[in-house]
Amino acid sequence: MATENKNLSEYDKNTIPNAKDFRFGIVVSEWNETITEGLYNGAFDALIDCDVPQQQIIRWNVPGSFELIYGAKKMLQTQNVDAVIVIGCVIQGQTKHFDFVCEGVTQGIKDLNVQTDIPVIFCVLTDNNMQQSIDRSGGVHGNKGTEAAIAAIKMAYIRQQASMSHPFHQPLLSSGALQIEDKPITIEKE
Ligand SMILES: Nc1c(NC[C@H](O)[C@H](O)[C@H](O)CO)[nH]c(=O)[nH]c1=O
Ligand SMILES: CC(=O)[C@@H](O)COP(=O)(O)O
Repeated sequence: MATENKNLSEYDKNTIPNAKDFRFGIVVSEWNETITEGLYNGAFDALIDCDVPQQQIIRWNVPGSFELIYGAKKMLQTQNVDAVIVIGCVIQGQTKHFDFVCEGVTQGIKDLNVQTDIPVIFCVLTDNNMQQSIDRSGGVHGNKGTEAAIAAIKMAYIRQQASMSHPFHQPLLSSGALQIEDKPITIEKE
């Protein structure tokens, strides 16, 4: 399903886990700042709407999307967060640089998800032109920042539940001292 057939800002709060105790890091690229600020606002507003206290949202800025990798790595290494959202906007120029930046950021963020225990959510627009970016950062197609915030909450919840199911916690679970929410984890299919 292409974005044009789905509004990125739509979400059902009934399907979203309780996020009030989660802490989120958001790393924002300064390239195409008007777009990335729109994406950040979408993400921030969605987290607040899902009862995340403002003081549990940490924002860092980096120069460009390629620096999102290092920024996210240092964020999750040094800050007590349950998920990190990286926000960028890469727009095709006259050269192949677009391809290398997009591929580099994609692989770098993928590597962080594989190599670390903290989910890193990919909120990087890779567009052919500015209009496509405008349309996806609060325009006609909604806001990819909103989508990223909801993904961050869901992945933080999966991490929390998975860690509670770890054998380390079995004595607490069997004794009843630790409860795992019986709310099913819903994996939305496209
Ligand atoms: N052209 C875009 C860039 N380019 C800059 C790189 O991301 C990076 O900052 C530079 O190569 C130094 O390492 N970045 C974007 O986020 N968006 C672009 O459209
Ligand atoms: C994605 C980029 O780095 C690109 O926008 C830079 O523009 P150009 O390819 O014209 O140098």
